[in-house]
Amino acid sequence: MNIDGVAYRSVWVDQDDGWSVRILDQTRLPWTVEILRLTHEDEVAHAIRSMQVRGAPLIGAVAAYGLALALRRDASDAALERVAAMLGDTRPTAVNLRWALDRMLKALRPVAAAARAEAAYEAAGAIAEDDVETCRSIGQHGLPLIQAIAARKPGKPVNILTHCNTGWIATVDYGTALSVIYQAHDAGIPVHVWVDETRPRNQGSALTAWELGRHGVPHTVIADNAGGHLMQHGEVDIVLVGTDRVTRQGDVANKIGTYLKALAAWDNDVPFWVALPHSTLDMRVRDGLREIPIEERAADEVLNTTGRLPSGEVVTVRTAAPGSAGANPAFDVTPARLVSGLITERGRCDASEAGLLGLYPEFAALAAE
Ligand SMILES: CSC[C@@H](O)[C@@H](O)C(=O)COP(=O)(O)O
Repeated sequence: MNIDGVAYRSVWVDQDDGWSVRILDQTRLPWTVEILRLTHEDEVAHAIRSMQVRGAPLIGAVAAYGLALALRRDASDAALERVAAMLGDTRPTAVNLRWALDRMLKALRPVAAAARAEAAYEAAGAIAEDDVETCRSIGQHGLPLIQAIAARKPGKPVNILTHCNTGWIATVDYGTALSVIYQAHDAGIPVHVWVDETRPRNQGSALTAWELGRHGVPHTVIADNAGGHLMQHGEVDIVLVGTDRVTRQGDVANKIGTYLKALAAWDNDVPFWVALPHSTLDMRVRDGLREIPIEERAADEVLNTTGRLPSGEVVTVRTAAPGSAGANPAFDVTPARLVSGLITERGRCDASEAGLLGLYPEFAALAAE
């Protein structure tokens, strides 16, 4: 996607040296567009943990490149396994991280050490390309949902509520739920997006609002708690979110607060759709509530907030009462029964095992385990 007319992806190999890895530092957005150069797997691990890169598909692709960086220096079997395990431990909830590293291990274990680094860059590049094409297709398969709503209210914008950031910076390009919104906007459908602020880290107000603004998509930032009220008053036509892991029965893990939006949507008959690439499917687990590990992040993220002063200085300030403790579960699980449907690169389906197997029959054996 474009920043001020220049096409970017969220991760790429440096064209000058041909091996270091470039990312946009998302902790600096929306104030500064800063590109970081990563040269070591420890820098990649730090970038994922500190959320310089974030978003389920993107952390998988960046971790894959992290493995390639490590193998340039040591391509032994031991290094391959050790670095894959280290990168896999950086964040627990998004299954895309494990999916990407498993795919890398499968490709690289049979390769001789001398040829491994080159093969690793190729495999990481293939993961990145796969994500771009996948996310583009997700947008196409979601588009008819928006077209159908637009046809029912000619001349009026389709009001879409979204949570967290599911845009091109959360993937390698295009995004998941935002891919649908971009493609609807680009097709000339009038859309307006209610952007949940998404405390504690403000992925909505900082990242989604920035992306939508750069693309010219009309949007309004709202407090996380405003969604239910807007739905009660008919101001939301559809909720579109992404996900970090979908189980074989269609339960959806996503950014904390997603579940409350699904409950409000259910109570107000507002369709609640979830967009995901195949790399977000975890057909090995069924019950999302019991089986998906939920990341607990530092309490400081809740007790503090970060913003820019009129002077331009970006500062973090304490907003909670001095001395209070904080808790910061970073994701929640929305049960499949509250999900109207799933949008994937292969089409749309029910949030159920039958729905998923209809689109992904190759997982039938795995799902039967
Ligand atoms: C790419 S869309 C799905 C999710 O990755 C997104 O909604 C989300 O929850 C990201 O969480 P984050 O903690 O910012 O990495």
